[in-house]
Amino acid sequence: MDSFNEASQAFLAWLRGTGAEVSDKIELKDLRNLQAGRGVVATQDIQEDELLFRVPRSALLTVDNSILASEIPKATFDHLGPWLSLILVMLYEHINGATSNWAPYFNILPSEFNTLMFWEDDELAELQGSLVLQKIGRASADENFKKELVPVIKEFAGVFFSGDERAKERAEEMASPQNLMLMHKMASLIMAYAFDVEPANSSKVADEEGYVSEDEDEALPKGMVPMADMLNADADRNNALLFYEEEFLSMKATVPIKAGDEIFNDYGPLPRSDLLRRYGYVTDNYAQYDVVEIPFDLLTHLATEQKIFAQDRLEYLDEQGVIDSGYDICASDPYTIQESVSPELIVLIETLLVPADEFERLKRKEKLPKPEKMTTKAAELLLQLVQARTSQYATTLEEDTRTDADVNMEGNDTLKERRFAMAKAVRIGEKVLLRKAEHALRQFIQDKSMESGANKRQAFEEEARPGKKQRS
Ligand SMILES: C[S@@+](CC[C@H](N)C(=O)[O-])C[C@H]1O[C@@H](n2cnc3c(N)ncnc32)[C@H](O)[C@@H]1O
Repeated sequence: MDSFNEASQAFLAWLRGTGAEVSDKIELKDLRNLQAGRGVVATQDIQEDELLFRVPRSALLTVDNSILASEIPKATFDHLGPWLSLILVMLYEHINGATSNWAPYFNILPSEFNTLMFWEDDELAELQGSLVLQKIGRASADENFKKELVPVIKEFAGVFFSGDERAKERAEEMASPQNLMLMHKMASLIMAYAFDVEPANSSKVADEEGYVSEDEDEALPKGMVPMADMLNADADRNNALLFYEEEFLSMKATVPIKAGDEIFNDYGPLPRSDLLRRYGYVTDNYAQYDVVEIPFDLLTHLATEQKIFAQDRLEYLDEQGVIDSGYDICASDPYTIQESVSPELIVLIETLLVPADEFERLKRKEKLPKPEKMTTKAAELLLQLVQARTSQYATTLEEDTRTDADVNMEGNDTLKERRFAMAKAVRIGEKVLLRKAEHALRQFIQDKSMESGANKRQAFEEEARPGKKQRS
């Protein structure tokens, strides 16, 4: 057995020792040949609702379960909030190494990541044009770690580096680039592996699919759930779901699963750009969730150029909740502008275009133009906006698709080649959406022009009909 599988077996033995139950119909499998790390695979047919494994709440790596929670005042954790608190706890457990209660679990968690936070500059350059680059936030995370986490570690140096006479110096060293990188790694683990853990006595009501509403979700504490986080995901191929019970968290099959099939969790309907940012991989199955954003700034830039920029109108739109930093264009099937283009973007464009007296009327009545009644003028401006957005990419769709863009999951490519290919897949996804919007808008403008031509002809023919007074 190689060390990878030895670590898997040691982890499973540790997991059972915590009181967890694991069905003998599943295995933790080495999927490195598919560039997917470990994954859970069915070894026998599994029925719908069957229990795959259950993990006692006491085995979760959470703030409350860590010894650190009894060593540091609760107010400190309250001040840090759930995200930074869990990073702190994970750092503490990581620093404790083999003596941590979760050591065999840490041994199977990755220490290298493919998420965008860890890409080299030349790899990130391949995503030029995609607004996902603005969401990585490495500098602000560094600041946050230095401002919030390092002072806590310094204050409780004796707890963090208990028994080490260099405790104080080691705490000082936590602001070093190497230790900030360790904090990024803990943060990345949380981003890609942690669950929002519903408390045992939760009064929150999950809907029939097990989801709680977004607001409630935000308030839930984050926790690492050993084994549940070994499930990979592939868009709508999910076939298992985690249930929050009083003593245990239980992973159950949501559909019958055949022997040999991989067991997938649901990471949500993420566009490939966000999947890459948070999880460091993409598959074609996520293409259906792709989005491309039109930045608000691009619209104001174009509006200024066309001399339709109007601060009072933007202020009114802001009051009405229409102003945002960007507006999404997504896929729809069959493709329609109404389904794919953010209605707020159409409202925004229409409001900038309406004549002054019409704007005053709308404002008086606290109304907005109706996005489903898009005018030709708005479609023309939207088309220009889509073209301007398309030109923000360094390459064209044709250039991107000319060469083989497939993300090779067979593992023959180097890491850099795979990252380049994944970036290309993201770019293509976004450009395809822009291209579809462009085609639909051109068609809309053409249809409208034919419609108005036909109307004019009809009016003329009616005028010319016998019995009607002839034009002189
Ligand atoms: C929650 S973990 C799943 C377990 C992980 N495979 C491991 O070995 O630790 C999420 C990570 O698994 C990988 N992953 C999940 N689904 C994948 C898929 N369909 N293809 C490739 N990698 C995947 C990504 O690296 C992702 O960040």
